[in-house]
Amino acid sequence: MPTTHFINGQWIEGQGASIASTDPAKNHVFWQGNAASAEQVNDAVNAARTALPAWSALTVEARLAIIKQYGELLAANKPELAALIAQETGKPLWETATEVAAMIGKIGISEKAYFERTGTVENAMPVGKAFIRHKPHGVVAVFGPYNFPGHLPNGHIVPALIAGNTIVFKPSDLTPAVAEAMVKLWEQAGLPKGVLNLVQGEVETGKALASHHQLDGLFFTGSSRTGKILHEQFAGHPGKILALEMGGNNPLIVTDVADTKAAVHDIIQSAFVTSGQRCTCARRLFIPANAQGDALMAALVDATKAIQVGHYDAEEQPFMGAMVSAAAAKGMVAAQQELLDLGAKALLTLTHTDENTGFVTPGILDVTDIVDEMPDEEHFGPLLKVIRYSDFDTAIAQANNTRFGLSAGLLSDSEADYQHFFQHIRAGIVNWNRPITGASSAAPFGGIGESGNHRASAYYAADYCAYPVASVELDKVALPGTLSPGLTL
Ligand SMILES: NC(=O)c1ccc[n+]([C@@H]2O[C@H](COP(=O)([O-])OP(=O)(O)OC[C@H]3O[C@@H](n4cnc5c(N)ncnc54)[C@H](O)[C@@H]3O)[C@@H](O)[C@H]2O)c1
Ligand SMILES: O=CCC[C@H](NC(=O)CCC(=O)O)C(=O)O
Repeated sequence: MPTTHFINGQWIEGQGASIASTDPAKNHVFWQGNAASAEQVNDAVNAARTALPAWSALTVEARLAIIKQYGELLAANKPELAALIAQETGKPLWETATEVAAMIGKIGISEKAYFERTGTVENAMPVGKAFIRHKPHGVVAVFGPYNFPGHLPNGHIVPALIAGNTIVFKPSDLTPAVAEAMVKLWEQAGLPKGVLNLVQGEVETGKALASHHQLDGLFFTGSSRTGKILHEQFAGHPGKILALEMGGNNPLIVTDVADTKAAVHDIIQSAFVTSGQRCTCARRLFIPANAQGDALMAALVDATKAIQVGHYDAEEQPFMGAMVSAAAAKGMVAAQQELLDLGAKALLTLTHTDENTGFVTPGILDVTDIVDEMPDEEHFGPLLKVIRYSDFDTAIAQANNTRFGLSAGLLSDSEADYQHFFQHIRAGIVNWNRPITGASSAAPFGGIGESGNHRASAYYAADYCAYPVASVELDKVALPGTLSPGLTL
């Protein structure tokens, strides 16, 4: 039986249900194992607890030495890791190479963020000195999604380790092989036993970990549905830190643009990159109901029809690979049908081209007539909903008519339009004349509403990985110059 869990520095077999990973482009199982049982999850949390005092007592420089070694190993193994991410997610190799590059880049960025946001500050006082220092929370769980199985968990793990926390990592059950490869690199980098533990499995494993009473925190990237369950589970535990990065129903508004081709580029890059499986992808596109809007729509449909969809390892690389699974592709077809039944008009039909794989072609629906009845759901795939509008403020109001608030964008040659948009739009990422995907790790990353809980990740992940301690200090006990009234000593 394969040893797929890493607990207290040992690779061990799972004692739970059998699990597998399927290549969604080639439809074959290439990784198998058994889920971690609740008892094994408990062992992983205990291992992280035991490892905590020594790991957190190291100097940050000593922790960084190991973390940088992991960065070196990522760089040395970049082609292999990019190939594995492609095989497990269906994403083309050109894209998975950028994912590994982002993982490497995360280390320097997290180091800078640690010192800048959670470093030590010293201030002179009339008596003694005042200090602001930071301490790690303790044992934290990291939950990852499938769409960036390396980069997004890495974005919690790296800053959490720099700050001195120990970790139990539960990856998406759709991407166990990438998680295993990542943890093997951490092991090779010399991370002490118990500092990073890996438990694989489906929802039952996730539940056993999230409900473990010995956790000091949980850093989650995934769907809003799961994030809400975790939020309810953490209710009544104010001392535990919960960072939630969730989905979006992201709007992109176009006003007046001269360069139609550039606008089409930014729309496609926003809506269809990663086969629409990015939390920041544009889901709703607002286009003026005028002749310029008609021309833009025609160009968009033509360019979308021409998007190359293909195998992740094809010599001539496609723009879109397969979706993560045949089930995810079927889900997109069902979501499209639901909208068509409500009265949406298909401008380009999303098609599941092979029911045994995750391959779909991108789709565009005109939902102008059903804009008020549309479900406020994140359709996590390459399906763009277009709303034709006649008034900018109405478009902004409709764009804000969502329970989410992750990313939003404006394509417009008018700076005044952008200032108005920025003032009124509600989202954690607001872009102008740039795609709304491709957020920088050097900036805070997170959303409002049901997209997150105001604990932005990326550059601000440092903030949720450590708590501040305020101290006033004097090196000897000494009487103050003036005693409080009524005191005689
Ligand atoms: N905001 C962001 O930074 C961001 C980034 C990437 C993906 N996402 C979102 O993630 C979603 C896609 O990823 P996904 O489908 O893997 O998410 P998901 O919510 O299905 O799974 C995320 C993790 O939670 C675990 N899990 C699921 N149910 C659980 C439960 N009841 N208790 C405990 N753990 C549980 C899963 O096994 C997995 O490890 C999309 O909604 C996307 O928008 C958000
Ligand atoms: O799918 C969700 C992530 C999308 C991605 N965002 C980031 O990579 C944020 C930066 C970071 O976490 O370092 C995107 O915007 O494309």
